[in-house]
Amino acid sequence: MAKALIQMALDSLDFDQTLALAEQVAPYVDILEVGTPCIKYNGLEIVTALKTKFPNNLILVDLKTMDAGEYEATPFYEAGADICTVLGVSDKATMGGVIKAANANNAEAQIDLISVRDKKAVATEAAKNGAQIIGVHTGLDAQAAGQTPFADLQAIASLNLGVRISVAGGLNKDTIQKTIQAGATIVVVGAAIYGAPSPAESAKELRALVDAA
Ligand SMILES: O=C([C@H](O)CO)[C@H](O)[C@H](O)COP(=O)(O)O
Repeated sequence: MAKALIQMALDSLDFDQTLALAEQVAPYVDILEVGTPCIKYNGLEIVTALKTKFPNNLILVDLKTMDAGEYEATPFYEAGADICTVLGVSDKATMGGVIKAANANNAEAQIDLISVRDKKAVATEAAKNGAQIIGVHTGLDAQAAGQTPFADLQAIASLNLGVRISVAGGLNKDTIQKTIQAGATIVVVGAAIYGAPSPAESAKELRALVDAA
């Protein structure tokens, strides 16, 4: 089985701080995620900057697209995004548009199941329509209300859809291995790295845990 990938969520609004944090963690993570607040604040320029400075990392742009999928995602793929996200609550045509844009740029589309009611149905349909990654995601607001992504992960993993499963939602050193063992092939970490006294040390520790899982 291929090793799981680690994705670091860069959720700062500040352009320079985002690049500085990426510099610290890039050696230990596979994917650098431009988080939704960050991409809304900084736009295409930060994608270009990250792609140029970190050619050995994949770049995920967490667009959380809700409409005009192909139109919205295309410039981000053209700027160097390897993966863009589109909301699973969006229209089938919107998800299809992002998948089309991904394929046109030799890249990938991730369907984010945040706030989707029937997660199994949406994930099944998305995989059938060519999405490469399904994102099981407990957002920051839902985390604050005490929710976790683990039950949803179990439900999606049980479908054996043959696509990669990304999991986000407050993962840390105590939960990352069990997340992989439950079926995640991409583990997303934000606060547990950027909120640590040393983000580089935290990322290094998580890398070791993921490699040993
Ligand atoms: O995607 C995220 C959130 O919805 C804000 O856009 C976070 O980046 C994601 O949840 C990972 O961060 P942590 O939950 O802090 O690990």
